Amino acid sequence: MEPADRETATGLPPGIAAAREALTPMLSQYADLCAAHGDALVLFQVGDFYEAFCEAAETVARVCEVTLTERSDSTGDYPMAGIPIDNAAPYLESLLDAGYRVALGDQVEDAEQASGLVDRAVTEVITPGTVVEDDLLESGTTNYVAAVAESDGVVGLAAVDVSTGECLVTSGDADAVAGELDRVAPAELIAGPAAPAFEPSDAERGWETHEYDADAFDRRTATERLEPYLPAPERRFEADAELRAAGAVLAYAEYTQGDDGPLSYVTRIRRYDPRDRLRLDAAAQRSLELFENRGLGASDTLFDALDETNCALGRRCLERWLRRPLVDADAIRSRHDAVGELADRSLAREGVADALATAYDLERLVSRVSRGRADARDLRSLGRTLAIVPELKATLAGANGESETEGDGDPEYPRTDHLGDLRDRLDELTGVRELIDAAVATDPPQEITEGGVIREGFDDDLDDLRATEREGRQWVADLEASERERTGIDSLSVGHNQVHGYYIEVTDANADRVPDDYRRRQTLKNSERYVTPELKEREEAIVGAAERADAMEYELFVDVRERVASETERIQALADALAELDALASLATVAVEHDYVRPELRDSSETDADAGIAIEGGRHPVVERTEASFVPNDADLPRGSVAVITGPNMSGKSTYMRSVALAVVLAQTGSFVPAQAASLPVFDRVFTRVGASDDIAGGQSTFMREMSELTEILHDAGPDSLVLLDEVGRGTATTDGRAIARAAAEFLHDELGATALFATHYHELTDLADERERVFNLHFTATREDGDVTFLHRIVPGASSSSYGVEVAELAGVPGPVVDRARDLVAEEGDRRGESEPAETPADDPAVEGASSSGSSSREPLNDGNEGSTETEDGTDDPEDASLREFLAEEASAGGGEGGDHADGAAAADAPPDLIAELRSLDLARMTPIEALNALHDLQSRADDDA
Ligand SMILES: Nc1ncnc2c1ncn2[C@@H]1O[C@H](COP(=O)(O)OP(=O)(O)OP(=O)(O)O)[C@@H](O)[C@H]1O
Repeated sequence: MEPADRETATGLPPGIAAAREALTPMLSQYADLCAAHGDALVLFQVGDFYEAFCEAAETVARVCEVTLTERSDSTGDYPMAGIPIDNAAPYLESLLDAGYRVALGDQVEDAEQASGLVDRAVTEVITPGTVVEDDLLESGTTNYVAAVAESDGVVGLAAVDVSTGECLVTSGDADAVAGELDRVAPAELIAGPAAPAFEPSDAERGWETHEYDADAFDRRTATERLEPYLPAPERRFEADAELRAAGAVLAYAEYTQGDDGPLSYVTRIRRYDPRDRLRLDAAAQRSLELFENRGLGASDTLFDALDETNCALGRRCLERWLRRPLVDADAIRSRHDAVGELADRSLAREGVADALATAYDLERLVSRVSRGRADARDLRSLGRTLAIVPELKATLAGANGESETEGDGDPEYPRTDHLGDLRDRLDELTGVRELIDAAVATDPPQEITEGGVIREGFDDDLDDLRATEREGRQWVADLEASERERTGIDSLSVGHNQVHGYYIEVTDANADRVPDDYRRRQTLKNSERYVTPELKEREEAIVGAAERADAMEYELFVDVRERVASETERIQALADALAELDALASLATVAVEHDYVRPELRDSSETDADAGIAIEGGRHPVVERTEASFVPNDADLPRGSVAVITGPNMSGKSTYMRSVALAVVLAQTGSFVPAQAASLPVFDRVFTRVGASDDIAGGQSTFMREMSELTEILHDAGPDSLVLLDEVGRGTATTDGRAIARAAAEFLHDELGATALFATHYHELTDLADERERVFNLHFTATREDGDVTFLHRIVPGASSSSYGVEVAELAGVPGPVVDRARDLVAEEGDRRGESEPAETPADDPAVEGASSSGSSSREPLNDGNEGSTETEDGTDDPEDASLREFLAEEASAGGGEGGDHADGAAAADAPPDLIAELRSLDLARMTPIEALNALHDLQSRADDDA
């Protein structure tokens, strides 16, 4: 959108400003609302439409694709465009998408009752972060507006979801808050005067930022703003910056809800410390594909894999949990207990799922009730949701056939404290449910002003009025028969129309038989319409009763709504409990359906070598669902160890590393993990750095970005961190990249003591295992059968060959002379570096007995290869291992290390010098197999041509 466009469409349109003195009262009212909402495009209610005028109208017409018309009055002609109020959502969405904030200038008094100009006021400013309309919100998602403020060197962050009333407050240094912002992922950010600028920019991270009234961030103003929400606010926050951010975000939220005072449904202002949760910043969320899949076109994420929730409440809760996994071991175990119980009790799990599938979004409903926006259908939905609570409690207590009672009759279920507490928190809110049941009609209309919303029997006066109305209508219905009888006119009929009300119609042929008390009301072509004094009287009684009943219903409804609103906090607490139950049931369902195991949790206080990661048969929760034969792998990583992982492209390095990190994230979320067995420490942070080219899908493929992420890791990682480094240094020249990768690995090991997985194509890094106590090598390899290359996807101990690229090229069918020459070149390169030890070839890959392949029982840290035996010695009968052994043996005889006997060496030596020079210049470490293959193919064709 052009900035100029934004300026003329928001606030007071210039065309209106120019005519301001002469405007009619109505346009003058429009101008006032525009002037008071300088940052928004004002939509002005005129009857059934929201209208905009002049430049604002042009924008509305263009963005919403509606016709631009004109309003002409005695003061001039004004361009005008309108959208129907009944179906405003898609148009409002277009305006929001185009970057506008929209202020709704509604008629706030009944047009029929108004004497003169109808009063209008802005009842809501719709912004990306403060939308409350269901039509504009995705179901089951959170939608936050956040504010950041800085004070005394501390950055405060507050975020509120105006549709549910949830409010979060925290603080930290700029980096910590930037990380938190990534987790909160607000739709909109408002910044105070001293707020820090974040890198990367907010626009890149996907939210809109704008500066907001500096006064709202002032300490005193913020304190006053917060007082209705929580007593003594200045004592409730850890930092001044938190108070300022919280005050400002609520000021903004109130402003967008029509500036009508405190938002009574914001009852849960939760202060938290980022350190109380597993920290996952944007890079980690992205590369672990928790909520977004970076693969083009793919949509599978960890969240998708875990989401078996049955209602919007549970979905939001699961998302919150996954964005902020726990770090408290007892809290994590408690969730595992509950998931375990639900996983064991299939009847209870299914019962819970069935009941929750009928639950409405209680959080959004109650906030609408409390804002006075809920209609009768909303209250019915609320009532229906409350009705499932007794059923859920019974289900948890094992009522559907699984219940057994012990000696004194105490129910055996739930077995775990966690589910027991949850069941106790399921507040039946009987009073509210009975009130809604008794008061609100079963199938009410959407409008609440036109009757039909209050149930018969709820209010005697209303019932009397409705009875009067009914009797009157019945009398009219009977009138036709009685009048026919009285007059003897068989064709006499009784009817009703909007203009004349009830009438008796008699054809002209019978005009002479019309009784004296008939008064003529309307003459038609072949008939006359009459009324009688009694009919008139009855009509007035009917209309009067109906109008009074409608008005009374409205009043009764508003009163019921307010009574429900007075229980907002209890309903929100119930919503929380339902949400948690749904999220737990979802985790249990996934655990059962996908064969996850409960992880054993090691306390962070344990510092012995055992307190590391020990996973048996671990799988990647997303890849295993798409890969027909996923190969499980073990992971044994003592705390503070660095695993250097080598292997060809596409062999499974990234998938393996992510599986390990995802197991940690899942476990700390409260989920079981995809493995045969898992024992895990509690981490406080997970860092990831993936290779530059892997980030292209995210549009962030600069070496600079790679280095700044690495910087963050090397600054912040510690003994309780899990670090994933995938091909660090690949974004620059080989020598520099290799140096950076090695230095980073050394620093992680020596200085930081972090547990790290380090995938690399820089084979030299495997030497670190000789030099560092807690560095060890793992690798992936491939096998071939009848010339077909197969990646085993199985991790094995030791380092892989630096010549794997060439091996893969050979296995892929590149002709012998070229492959052998390439192998020579690699060996020469090794000579030059003085590193062409036999250990570099696959044949010398080490293994430790009972190595880390699936099903292994060994939990020893894996040694570096130099003193290890080969895989041929591991003594297993695993056929895959056997084929691996064959492959390795074959490679050994073909590639043989320094001075190896190359059958086709002569042919390669005969190659023209320019081809050799070109071959030499290939940067194998930075090439993909396809690139290598193409280059080799090219060289080969030219060699053939030369021959
Ligand atoms: N354990 C496994 N079982 C079955 N298939 C797997 C396994 N691990 C990975 N794969 C498959 O292999 C493909 C490549 O895996 P991955 O991206 O992890 O390889 P990589 O070694 O990291 O490759 P590169 O070095 O090119 O980044 C995956 O897309 C997946 O389909």
